[in-house]
Amino acid sequence: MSRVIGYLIDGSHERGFKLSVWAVVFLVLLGLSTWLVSEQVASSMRAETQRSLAGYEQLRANLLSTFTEMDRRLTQPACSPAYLQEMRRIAFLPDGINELLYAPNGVVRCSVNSGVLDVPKALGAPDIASDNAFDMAFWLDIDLDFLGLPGLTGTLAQRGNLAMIIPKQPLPTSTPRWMDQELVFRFGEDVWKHREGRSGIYAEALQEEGPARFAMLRGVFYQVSCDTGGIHCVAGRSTIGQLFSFGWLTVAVALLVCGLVAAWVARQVYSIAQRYWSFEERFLRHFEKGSVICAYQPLLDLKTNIATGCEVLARWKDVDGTIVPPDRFLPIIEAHGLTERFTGMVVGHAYADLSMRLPKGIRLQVNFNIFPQDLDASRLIPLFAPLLSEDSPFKVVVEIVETAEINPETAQVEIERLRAADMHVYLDDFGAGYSSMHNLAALSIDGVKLDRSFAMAPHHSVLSRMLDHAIDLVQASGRSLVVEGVETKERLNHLRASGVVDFAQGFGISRPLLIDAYVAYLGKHGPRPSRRPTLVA
Ligand SMILES: Nc1nc2c(ncn2[C@@H]2O[C@@H]3COP(=O)(O)O[C@H]4[C@@H](O)[C@H](n5cnc6c(=O)[nH]c(N)nc65)O[C@@H]4COP(=O)(O)O[C@H]3[C@H]2O)c(=O)[nH]1
Repeated sequence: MSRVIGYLIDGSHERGFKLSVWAVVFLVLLGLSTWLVSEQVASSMRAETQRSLAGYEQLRANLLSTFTEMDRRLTQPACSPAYLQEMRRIAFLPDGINELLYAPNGVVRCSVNSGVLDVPKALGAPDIASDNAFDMAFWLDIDLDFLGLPGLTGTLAQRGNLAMIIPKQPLPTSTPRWMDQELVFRFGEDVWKHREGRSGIYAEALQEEGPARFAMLRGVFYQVSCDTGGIHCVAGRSTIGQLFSFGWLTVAVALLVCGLVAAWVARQVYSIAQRYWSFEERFLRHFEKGSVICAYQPLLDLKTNIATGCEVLARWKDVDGTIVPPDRFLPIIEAHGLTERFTGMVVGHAYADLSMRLPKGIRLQVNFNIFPQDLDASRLIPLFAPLLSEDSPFKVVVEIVETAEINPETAQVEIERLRAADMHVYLDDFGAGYSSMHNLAALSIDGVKLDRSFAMAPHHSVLSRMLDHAIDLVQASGRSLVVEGVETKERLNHLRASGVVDFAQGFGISRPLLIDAYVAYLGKHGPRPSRRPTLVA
C-alpha cells in the first residue's frame, strides 16, 4: 500500500496523479451538476406544465360554477321563453362560456343562441362518460351545424339535463422554447385524445419509467401534469440538445467551473497525500520502538578465519512491512534531532536480539554506528549500559565518521571517556569525506575502518591500486584495521595474504543478516562457545 502510494506521490508521477484525481473529481462534479440540473429541469418542467394546465383548471371551475348557476336559476319549464331568457342571462356571466343548452339524455332540445331546435339533436354516446369526478359527460369536436354554426366544431360538456359548449383553450403561447408540450383529453387511464401542442409527447412520456415520468438517461426529459379530475393532461418534453442550445453559455461556464474546482482539489489532494504519505511523514509517524530493526553483518577475523564480531546496521520497517535501508531515513533522523533516541533504539534492539539468541559462552564484538554529533560520552555511555556490564559477553565498538562537526580536541576528550567506560572507538569510512592523517594520529582510537570504496573498486582502478597504500597507512598508525566492502574471494584472499588487515567485512563474506540468519551463520563461522568466556576479537 505505502509502496503504491509512495509511487504515486513520488515527484515523477505528480502529473499522472493529479490528472487522475482531476478526472475523478471532474466526473463526480459533472455527475453532481448533471443531477442538480436535471432536478432543476424537472422542477421547471413541472412548473411549466402546471402553468399550461392552469387555464384548463380555470375552465373546469367555470364549467362547474356555470352548471351550478344553471341548476339554481333555471326553474322555469324547460325551453320555455322564460327558461331561455334566464339561460341567456347566465350566458352573459363573464366566464367565457356563452352557449348553454338543454340536452336531457344526450338530446339537445334548445340553446341560448338557437332557441328551441326544430329537430332535437341526439348527440349519441359521449366520448367521455359522466362517471368521472365531476359527473360530466363530454362530446369532443362535434359538428356545431345543428346550432346554426356551420363549419365549426366544439366540445360539449353535459351535466344532468344541462350542457354547454366549451370554448377552445389554446396552450399558453409564452411556453419556453427549450420545451415542447402537448395537451391531451383523457378518456380513461390509457385512452386519450390529442388536443393542443405537439402530438405524440404524451404517448412517449407514458412509455417512460418512474412516477415522475422523468427520463433523463436517454437525453430526453418528460414531465406530465394532469388536472384534478385527471381529464386534462399536459405533457412536456425537452431534449439535451434543446437545453444546450438555449443554455450553452451556462453549460460552458459550468464545465469551466467544474474543471477549475477539480484542478484545485487535485492539487490539494496531491499535497495532502504527499504531506501525509511522504516517506518522511510516514517515518516520523511510525518512528517507534518496534519499527526499527537490526541487521548484523559479520566481521571476519582474518588471522583466525572466525567471524568474531558484527556490525549492527539499522533498518526501518515501513507501515506495509517493507524493509527500508538506512540511507533513506538517517537524513530524516538527523534533520529532526532524533539521533540519540534512534541510537538508543538500535542498541536496545540489538541487545534484546543478541542476549536472547546468542549461544552461551560466546563473546562477541559488536560494532555500532553513532552520529558524529552524538559524540558525547555522558549521553552515549547510558545508552550502551546494558552491554557494558561486567559479565557482558559483548565487546562494544562505536564507529564514528569524521565530519566537519568533529572538533579533534573535544573528540579526543570524549573518546577517552568512552574508552574508560570499556567502549572501543573506531574511525569509520576512513579515506572518504573528512578523513585526515592528523586525526588518525592524534585521536586515541582503537581501530579504523577503511572506506568500502577501496575494497569495492574494480581491479586496476585507481582506488584499487590505493587500497594497499591505505592499508599500509593505517597499519603504520598502529590501529586495528577493518576493511569493509569486500565483495570477492580474490580480494579477501589478497587482504588475508597482506597479513596486516585484522578484520574484513563485505558481501563476499556475508551480507547483513537478520538475527535468525545471523545466529545460524555464527553457528557455522563464529567462535566456539567456551565454558569461561574469552574475548576472541
Ligand atoms: N555494496 C556493498 N556494500 C556493503 C558491502 N559490505 C557492507 N556493505 C554496506 O556498507 C554499509 C556499511 O556500513 P557503514 O559504512 O557503517 O554505513 C552505514 C552507516 O553509516 C549508516 N548506518 C546504518 N545503521 C546505522 C545506525 O544504527 N546508526 C547510525 N548512526 N548509522 C547507521 O548507514 C550506512 C549504510 O548502511 P547499510 O545500507 O546497511 O550499508 C552497510 C552495508 O550493507 C559490500 O561488500 N558491498
